[in-house]
Amino acid sequence: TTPDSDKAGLRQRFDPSPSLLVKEAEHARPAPEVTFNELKVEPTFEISTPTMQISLPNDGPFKEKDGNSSDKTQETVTLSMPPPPPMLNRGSEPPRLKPPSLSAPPRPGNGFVRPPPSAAASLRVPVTKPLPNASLAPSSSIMPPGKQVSRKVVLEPGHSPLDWAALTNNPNNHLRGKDAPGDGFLRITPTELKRQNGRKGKDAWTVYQGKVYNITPYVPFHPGGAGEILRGAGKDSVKLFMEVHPWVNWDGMLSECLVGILVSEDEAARGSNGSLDEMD
Ligand code: HEM
Repeated sequence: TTPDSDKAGLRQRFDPSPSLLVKEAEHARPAPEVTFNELKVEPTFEISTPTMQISLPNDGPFKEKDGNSSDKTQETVTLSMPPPPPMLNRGSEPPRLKPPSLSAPPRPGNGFVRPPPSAAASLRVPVTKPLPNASLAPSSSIMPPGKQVSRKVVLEPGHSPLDWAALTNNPNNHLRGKDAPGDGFLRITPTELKRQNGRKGKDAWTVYQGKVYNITPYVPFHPGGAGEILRGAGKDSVKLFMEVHPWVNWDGMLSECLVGILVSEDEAARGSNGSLDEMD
C-alpha cells in the first residue's frame, strides 16, 4: 500500500461518513436487545386495545327472539378491554426503582379515625382550625360514610388546654366554685345535684364515677363546646363522656374542681352536716 492509500484508509477509520456511523451504531447495539430478539419480544411503544373473543353457541340462551335459525353455529362477540398501563422501561435496562425522595414513607397509624387513647390528649393543642359552629356542621360529602368531621369548636383566646392546665396548677384559683365553700368535700344528694345545673346563677356540677365536679370553670375551655359538656350538668356524665372520648383523663384535668361525692338521700340523712371530713 502507498502512503496515500494508508492516509485514505486512516481517514475512513477515524473520520467515518454518516452511513458508517449508522452502521457502527447498529453494531454497537447493547447485548440485552439481542436477547429481546431471541426471545421474540417485539419492543414497541404502541398501546393497543386488547380484545377478547368469546364464542357463543347460537342456540343457547342468546337465541334471537323471533327464533331465526341461522347457518352460523357460533357467534363471536368481541369485547374491548381498557389498555394496559404503558411500559416505560421497554429498552434493555432493567426497571429502575423510583428515588426514595419521590415516594412518601409509609406512616403508621393512618387508619385511625381518632387519636389513640392517651392522657396527653388533654394537653394537646388542636392543630387544625375547627369549625366555628361545629355542632351544626354537616358531614362532608367527600368523607366516606361513617367517618365524621371533628365536632371541636373554636375556643376563645386564652382558653387552650395548656391555659387550663396552668389554671389548675394554682390551688388558690378555687375552681370548686362559690357553691362549694371551704376546703372540705361535700356529700351531695341527687336532689342537690339536680339543682346544680348551671342555670339561675348556680354552678354546673356533674358526676363522674361517683364523684361530683364543678364543671363551670372548665366550660369555656372544653374543646367540644359549652353545649356539649353542659348536657351533663346536674346529672351523671359518665355515659356521655365515655361515648365521645374515653381516653380523656377526667380525673387529671378536673381534680381541682372536685366538690364531693354523690350519696343517696338516706345516706345524707344519716350524716350530720354533710361534710366528708366528718367521716374520718
Ligand atoms: C357531658 C359530657 C361531655 C360531652 C357530651 C363532651 C363532648 C365532646 C365533644 C363532642 C368533643 C369533640 C370531639 C371531636 O369531634 O373531636 C369533645 C372534645 C373534648 N372534650 Fe368533651 N365532652 C364532655 C365532657 C368533657 C369533660 C368533663 C372533659 C374534661 C375532663 C372533656 C374534655 C374534652 C377534651 C380534652 C376534648 C378534645 C378531645 C381531643 O383532643 O380529641 N369533655 N367533647
